[in-house]
Formats: sequence, C-alpha cells, structure tokens
Amino acid sequence: MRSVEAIVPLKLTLFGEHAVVYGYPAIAMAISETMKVRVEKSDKTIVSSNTLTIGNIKVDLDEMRAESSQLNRVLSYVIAALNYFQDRRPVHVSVESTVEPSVGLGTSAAVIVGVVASYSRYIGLNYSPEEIAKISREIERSVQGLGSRMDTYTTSLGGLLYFPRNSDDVMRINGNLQIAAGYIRRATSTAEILRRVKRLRDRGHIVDKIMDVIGEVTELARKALESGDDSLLGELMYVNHGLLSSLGVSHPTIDELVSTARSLGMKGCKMSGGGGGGSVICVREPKSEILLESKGLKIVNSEINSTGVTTKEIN
Ligand SMILES: Nc1ncnc2c1ncn2[C@@H]1O[C@H](COP(=O)(O)OP(=O)(O)O)[C@@H](O)[C@H]1O
Ligand SMILES: C[C@@](O)(CCOP(=O)(O)O)CC(=O)O
Ligand SMILES: [Mg+2]
Repeated sequence: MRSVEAIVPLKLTLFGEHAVVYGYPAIAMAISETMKVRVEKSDKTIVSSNTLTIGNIKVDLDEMRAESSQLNRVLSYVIAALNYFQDRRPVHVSVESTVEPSVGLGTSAAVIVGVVASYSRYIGLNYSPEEIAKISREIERSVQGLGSRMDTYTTSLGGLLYFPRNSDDVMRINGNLQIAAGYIRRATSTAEILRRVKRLRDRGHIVDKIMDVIGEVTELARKALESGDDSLLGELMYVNHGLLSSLGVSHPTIDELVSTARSLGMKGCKMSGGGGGGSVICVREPKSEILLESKGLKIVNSEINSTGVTTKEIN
C-alpha cells in the first residue's frame, strides 16, 4: 500500500470548555471544516503542512535547509502521534487544513486523530473510531500535560456530543442546531491557557464554583438543545461566555463582539474552545455572520459533520 489519507472534522465547543478538563460536563459538535492527513511511503520520516507557521528560523542558503527552535513545539502533536506506534516505518506525513492552527477549532486534536487513523491503517491495523479517540486523547494529554477527552472524541466520532460530568462516557444528542462561527488569530496556545487556568484554580475554590455553574449551564443547554429551544440556548451561551470571561480566558475583541450581539438583541453568542482569541459561535440568524465578519472574524463552515474521521487507501 503506497498511502492512506484520513479526513478529520474540526470541532466547535458549544458549552463547557475548560470546565470539562476538571470533570464537569461539556457539549461539542464536529463541523464540516476538515483536516486531511496523508501518510505515504518514504525513505525517511518527513512532515509537511500547508498551514503551520514558525518564527525564528535560520536558513542555510547553500543547502536551502531551514532550522527553528520552535519546530519541536509546533510539530509536537504529530511527533507524539507517530511515536505512539511500536511499528515505526519511515513515512511522509502531509497535513492539509482548511483553517489556521490554534484558533479554538481543535486542530491539535484533529492532527493527532488524523495521524493515528492514517498511520494505523497504513501499517495494517484496523482501529475503530472509538479506539482512535481513546488513543488520541492520551496523546493530546501527554503533549499538553492537561486536557479533556472532548476534542479528540468529537473529531474522531463526529456529530453533536454530550460529555457527562465525572465520567469517561460520551453520548450523542439529537438536536437540530444552526450555528454561525468564525475566528480571529490568537497569540497563545490552548496548552498555555490551560496552564493559566490551572494556576488560578490551584489558588482557591472560586474557580471550581465558577466551573460548577458552567456545568449547570451545560446541563440546561443539553435540555434546550433536545427541545429545540433556541432562545434559551442563546441566553445560556451569553451566560457561559461571561463565566469563561471571569476565568480570564476570553479576549477584548471577543468580549466586545459578544456584548454587541447581546445589545443588538441577537439570540446568543460565546467564545468557543481554549480562548485567548480564536473562535466565536452564535445561534445562527440573519445578523450573526454579518456581525462576526464586521469584527474581522473569518467565517467557518459550521454545518455538522456526523461521520467523524474517515480513511481511504490511495494506491
Ligand atoms: N496543520 C498542522 N500541522 C501540524 N501540527 C498542527 C497543525 N495544526 C495544528 N497543529 C498543532 O496544534 C497546535 C495548536 O493546538 P491548540 O493550541 O490546542 O489549538 P486548537 O486545537 O484550538 O487548534 C499547533 O501549535 C500545532 O502544534
Ligand atoms: C479548553 C478545552 O476545554 C478545549 C480546547 O479547545 P481548542 O484546543 O482551543 O480547540 C481543553 C480541553 O477540553 O482539553
Ligand atoms: Mg487544541
């Protein structure tokens, strides 16, 4: 077999980001923005990517070789995913994403899921999406030192998913939800923001009280999703956003956007994902994408992806 290609959906966190890391519930959905990870036969291990940006490079112009102290960090998820396998064969891993890295859409999870799905099939293993999710979750947590099962399970399994409190379970939600979503670039990574929240949480109980309320909001949002109550769902988005902002994980542009949406009488908007900039979701209505674009956000294809990660052999 010459090569295998995995197509991985990215994700939107609807409710419960950050709290889910500490056992509180969350709701996330896989979307139709995707990442392709192709693994093909090679005489040495090479990684190429269409969206990765690295700074601080030194180029040997005679050899046209680039070096950067940031390479290891930026490729850490790909490297960790390949290192998971005992059966290591030299391959060319090419990653093609329709969005920028590190904007709250789960590219860290997607790149791990894509490498695990494509490389495992390339060496003749036949993992189920659940096995890919389980393996990928441990890899993402090992790279970041912190993190929940939400992103790796959502990008592996697809659909609209509910992650119950204090459990390793995941359940599908039947809800027909129209979301508008977009992102701005951010200057930090989710791993760094997770460390910042952990430091805050280690200093006292107030963070757990805030996360407990986020958990209550998420449970109410699950019921609103199942009953199709968009106006309650939107209100809960504003509340969840305010609670995340109180944890210091939002961003001035995002806060201003969400408060503008609320003052315009829009149903609901909130940050989505790790924060510090990145993604915003709104209950879809005529004004939502206009507002997102007016604040400089890049709109993403937020149609639900119900299939999760898929792979195909390319001969
Ligand atoms: N196309 C890609 N190729 C290789 N690694 C990627 C790619 N996209 C993202 N990553 C990895 O994921 C990291 C971003 O993860 P994170 O900060 O959690 O943001 P998010 O998961 O919201 O996209 C990047 O710094 C990089 O290490
Ligand atoms: C902040 C968190 O809840 C979601 C992170 O989302 P993203 O990597 O920014 O797309 C972390 C986690 O669940 O592992
Ligand atoms: Mg991530």
